[in-house]
Amino acid sequence: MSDLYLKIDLQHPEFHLEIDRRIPLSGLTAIFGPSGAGKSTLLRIIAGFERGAGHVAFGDETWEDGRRFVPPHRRQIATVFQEPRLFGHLDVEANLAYAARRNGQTVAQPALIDRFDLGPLLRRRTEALSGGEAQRVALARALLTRPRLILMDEPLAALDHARRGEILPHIESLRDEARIPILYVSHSLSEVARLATQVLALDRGRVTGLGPAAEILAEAAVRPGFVGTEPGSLIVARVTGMTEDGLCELGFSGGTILTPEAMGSTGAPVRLFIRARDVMLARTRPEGLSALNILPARVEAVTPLDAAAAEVALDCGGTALRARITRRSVAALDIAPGTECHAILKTVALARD
Ligand SMILES: Nc1ncnc2c1ncn2[C@@H]1O[C@H](COP(=O)(O)OP(=O)(O)OP(=O)(O)O)[C@@H](O)[C@H]1O
Repeated sequence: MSDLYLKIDLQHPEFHLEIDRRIPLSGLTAIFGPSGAGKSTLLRIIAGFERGAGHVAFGDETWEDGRRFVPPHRRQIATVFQEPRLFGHLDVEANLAYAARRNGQTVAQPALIDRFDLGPLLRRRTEALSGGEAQRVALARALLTRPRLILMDEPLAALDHARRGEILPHIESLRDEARIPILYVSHSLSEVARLATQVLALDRGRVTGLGPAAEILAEAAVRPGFVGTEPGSLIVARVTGMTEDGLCELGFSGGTILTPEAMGSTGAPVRLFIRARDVMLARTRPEGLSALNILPARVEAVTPLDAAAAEVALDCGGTALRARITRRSVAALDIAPGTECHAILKTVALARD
C-alpha cells in the first residue's frame, strides 16, 4: 500500500488551498466537499496538471517539491473525468488499441473488455455511444495504461440517474478487484456513501476530516452543513437478494429496504444516505401507499428547527434515522420521545442526492 504525502500551499486571488497530510491509499478514497472546496484543484495538483503548489510524493517517489517536478505522463496515473474524452472518429476497439499501444501492448486485454461489457460495442464509433457506454470505455482505457493510481473527477456527474446506476457497479468492482488505489472527487454524499473506502473531506481549501468512510460520513450526516450537504442518515446495509419482480433487497439492523437499483451481488456491503426530508412518519403502519419501505421505529428526540419544521431522531432497530417533518405533524401525530411509529422512506431517496 502506498501513501500519498501532500504539503500544499496554493494561493489564488480568492482561494487558499492548504494541506499537510499523509494519506494511506487503499481502495477508493473520496475527496469530498461542497462546490469550491478545492477538490478538483487538489486532484490536478496530484496529477501534475497544476504546478508549484508545494510538495507531492507517492510512496517513496517525490513527484514535486521546490526543485523537482515529475510531469503527468511519467507519474503512471490514469485519469477519468466527467467527460470521457475519447477519440470520436475512432471506434471503441481503436480507442482501446491506442491506449494499449501507448503502454507497449498491441491488443486490448480481453479481460478488460469483459469486465466493462464492451464486447458488443467494439465496432461502434465512440461519438455514437451513450454517456454511460462512453464512460465504461473510458474506465477500460484508464486500466490499459497499467496505472499505479487512478484519479477520477466527478465521473458520473454528466450522466442521468439510470446511467449512473449502470456505471456504479463497475467502479465498485474496480475498487474491489483491481488493487489500484483510486482517488475520487465528488460532492455527492450518496455517491461517496456507496463507493468510498475512506474519505478526505475538504471545505474551503482545508481538510476537515480524513478516515474510514462510515466514520466521516456519519459525522457529516449528524452535523448539518458539515460538508455543505443537507441532514440525513447513513444506513449500512448488505445486499440480501432479489425479489421476483426485480427489486434489490438490502438488509440492515432496522429491517429490509427494497430498491429498484442494482446494488451489487448478494452479500455486498452497501451504504445508503437517506435525506431527513425524505422520511415521513405514521403512528400506525399505513396501507395503500406506493412507498416500498416502511420501517418500525421509535422516537428518540424531537428538535424544532424553525417556526414550521422539526427534526425527529428515530431509532430504527439500532440504526439512527432522522426525519424532517412539520411541527404541525408533530402535534397532530402526538410525537414525543418514546413514541412507537413507522418511518416511510421515499424510494427516490436511496443512493441519490
Ligand atoms: N487557476 C485559478 N485561478 C484562480 N482561482 C482558481 C483557479 N482554479 C481554481 N480556482 C478557485 O479555487 C476554488 C476551488 O476550485 P475547485 O474547482 O478546486 O473546487 P471544487 O471543490 O472542485 O468545486 P466543484 O465541486 O464546484 O467542482 C474556486 O473558488 C475556484 O474559483
